[in-house]
Amino acid sequence: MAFSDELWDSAADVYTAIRAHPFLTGLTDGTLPHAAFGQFVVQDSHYLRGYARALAVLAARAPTEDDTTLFAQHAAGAIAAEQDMHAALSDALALDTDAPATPTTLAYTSYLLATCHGASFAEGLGAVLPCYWIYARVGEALLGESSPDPLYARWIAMYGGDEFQAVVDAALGVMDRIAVDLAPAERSRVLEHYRTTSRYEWMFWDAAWRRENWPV
Ligand SMILES: Cc1ncc(CO)c(N)n1
Ligand SMILES: Cc1ncsc1CCO
Repeated sequence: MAFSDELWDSAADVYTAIRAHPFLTGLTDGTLPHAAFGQFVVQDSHYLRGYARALAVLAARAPTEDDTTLFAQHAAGAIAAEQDMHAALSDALALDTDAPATPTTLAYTSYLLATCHGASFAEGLGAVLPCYWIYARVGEALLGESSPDPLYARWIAMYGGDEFQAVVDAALGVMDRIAVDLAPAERSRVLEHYRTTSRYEWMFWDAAWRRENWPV
């Protein structure tokens, strides 16, 4: 069994919870309030900037030239995704673009950056993988259902397409290649980071759904 299969299975319960979340069922049936989606878009701009930095750190720490190129390209891709999302959705949604990162966004990006800077390359990769992989799987699943709301259909198309699937496969390929050399203790830490950020993926949708804000 490839290590990536083990990773997927280790957080399959989290993925199931994500698919059942009212934010996602609301995207496909069109009942998600635009205010919740708008908050998600603003928070995702903050998120993608942090995520891009985390990928750039991984690029700097990567074991091979090809891996450095790959993660540097993905870092640039995350910035481009943030700008494309803004261009596609900002006119139609009254976005509060001055809103700061909420507690969940800050916690998730801080965790990614701390792990990519402070732990091993493999552990950092374990932490960033759910972002790629859960969005690709969610995008693929939602593409089949689409949405009666054209804004939501547009968002679904960004992540459900073959282009994003190829990006995800490239990152998983790096993980499977380096996993064969990992000692058991490091493998366990990779699995732990992967499960933690999978949980943050659920929390990220839930935070927009709850219209999370700083309590004081
Ligand atoms: C929170 C989050 N996770 C993953 C992705 C995929 O890029 C995203 N845009 N936002
Ligand atoms: C948007 C995004 N999410 C994970 S990687 C990436 C950039 C792909 O080029």
